[in-house]
Amino acid sequence: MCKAHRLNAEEREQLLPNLRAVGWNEVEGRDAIFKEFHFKDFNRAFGFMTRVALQAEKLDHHPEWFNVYNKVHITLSTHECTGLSERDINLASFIEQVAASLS
Ligand SMILES: C[C@H](O)[C@H](O)[C@H]1CNC2=NC(N)=NC(=O)C2=N1
Repeated sequence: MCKAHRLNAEEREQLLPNLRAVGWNEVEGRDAIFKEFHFKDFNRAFGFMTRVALQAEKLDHHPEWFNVYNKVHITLSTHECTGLSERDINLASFIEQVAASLS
């Protein structure tokens, strides 16, 4: 299987501002991005997680996440390259679309 490529400085400058603008932040001390989502209730939060889970399985790229009631915390990083790759950017974009459709 093709190894994920860790984003270089130029790619980061190009790709990260769009995600920062919608609330994704770089994690301190680790090459990863993080965002906290809030929904109306648990039903919406879990519906969101279900849609993201199905896509994660399809992409074979999985989030690290935490849920309590209507909150979902998500960290994205690529284990294979110990840092951010295009796979994280793609999954974050998908996550944004799902969240937008549920709020
Ligand atoms: C064996 C399997 O393909 C790998 O473990 C996949 C699964 N999901 C993954 N998810 C994430 N976030 N990073 C990976 O490197 C990764 N690798």
